[in-house]
Amino acid sequence: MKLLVTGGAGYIGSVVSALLLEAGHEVVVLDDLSTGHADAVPEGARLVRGTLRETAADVLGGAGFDAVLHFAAKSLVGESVEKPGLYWDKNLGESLALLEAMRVSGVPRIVFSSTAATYGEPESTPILETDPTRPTNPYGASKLAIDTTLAEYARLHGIGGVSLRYFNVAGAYGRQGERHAVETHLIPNVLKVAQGDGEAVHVFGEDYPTPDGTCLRDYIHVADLGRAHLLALDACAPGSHQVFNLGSGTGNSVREVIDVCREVTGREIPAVVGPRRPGDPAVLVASSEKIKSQLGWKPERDLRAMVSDAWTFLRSR
Ligand SMILES: NC(=O)c1ccc[n+]([C@@H]2O[C@H](COP(=O)([O-])OP(=O)(O)OC[C@H]3O[C@@H](n4cnc5c(N)ncnc54)[C@H](O)[C@@H]3O)[C@@H](O)[C@H]2O)c1
Ligand SMILES: O=c1ccn([C@@H]2O[C@H](COP(=O)(O)OP(=O)(O)O[C@H]3O[C@H](CO)[C@H](O)[C@H](O)[C@H]3O)[C@@H](O)[C@H]2O)c(=O)[nH]1
Repeated sequence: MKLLVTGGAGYIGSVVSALLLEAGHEVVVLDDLSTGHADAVPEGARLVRGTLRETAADVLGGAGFDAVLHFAAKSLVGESVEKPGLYWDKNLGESLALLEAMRVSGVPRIVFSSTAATYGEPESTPILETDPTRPTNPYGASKLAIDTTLAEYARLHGIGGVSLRYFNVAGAYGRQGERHAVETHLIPNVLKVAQGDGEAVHVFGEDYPTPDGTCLRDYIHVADLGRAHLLALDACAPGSHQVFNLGSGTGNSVREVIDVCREVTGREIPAVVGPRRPGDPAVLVASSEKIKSQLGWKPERDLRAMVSDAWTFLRSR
């Protein structure tokens, strides 16, 4: 297939681009390099630099694309609370420009990076796709609005859409890995301390109602997540919008993650406990039964593999 990958110079988009190329697809990356890196785009993919709003119509117009994989977004929860307008504009606004360009040029399918943040504080665990969606920040709200828009474009314009709701993505795949200038995610931050960048890991609260008092999250290896995109691409059906959670189905605490990082790196990794980070739910664990039963996906790599691959990637840089 001829595929457009928006955000393909970023962490997850670059991994998925590499997997798509390995599977024999033609890949064009559209990225404004606001948080991505030109050298993260895998060899064999063509990079077009620009925003979706300014560039998508030109890139898609008359070019015979079979599908779009849409990763481009702003995704810092804290920043979204400070600048909600920016998140509605860059996430919903730019996605609308992309969808309009798809409609006009007749691109029939889209796979979209949605998020666990669309659910907000869960009522029960593990989270099902049918559970209430009550996002607690503008990042999650803007992503949920894109899911809704995809359902409308499926119903009214026939574009087949799949929204994949990622939980906590981690690990690396070959030369593609996580290198955000502003890094909020736990595993890369712990590994930076292991590398000597920073004195200690900050544990955001240990008074949660969990076995060791720290938050439980559902970590998924970026390569397992990537494979799900190839299945989702095949599952896109004209006129339908489908939603699938993507997690490993198990919760690991912040303390457990730090312990695995210590084992993998062989470094001491000091940790200091501080206050809770506002807006963090105690437990976020996905039920991924729907994608397992309907698309035949299953995760193959555990937390240790995620940490080990992220560590190898960090040390290669
Ligand atoms: N990393 C996670 O744990 C996680 C969890 C849930 C959902 N997601 C979603 O997955 C997607 C990818 O996340 P990531 O961690 O790889 O982020 P990232 O910041 O590494 O990648 C995003 C890419 O999109 C580009 N971009 C942003 N806005 C753009 C625009 N308007 N036009 C063109 N390019 C633009 C950036 O330059 C960057 O290369 C995002 O949509 C994010 O919301 C990520
Ligand atoms: O330095 C750190 C960083 C994180 N944490 C803790 O580690 C856990 C994981 O935090 P991350 O920032 O790595 O991930 P989140 O669970 O906050 O965020 C993930 O889930 C969100 C949905 O709620 C979004 O989808 C987001 O993109 C995705 O990475 C949280 O309990 C957090 O409080 C720390 O203790 N110290």
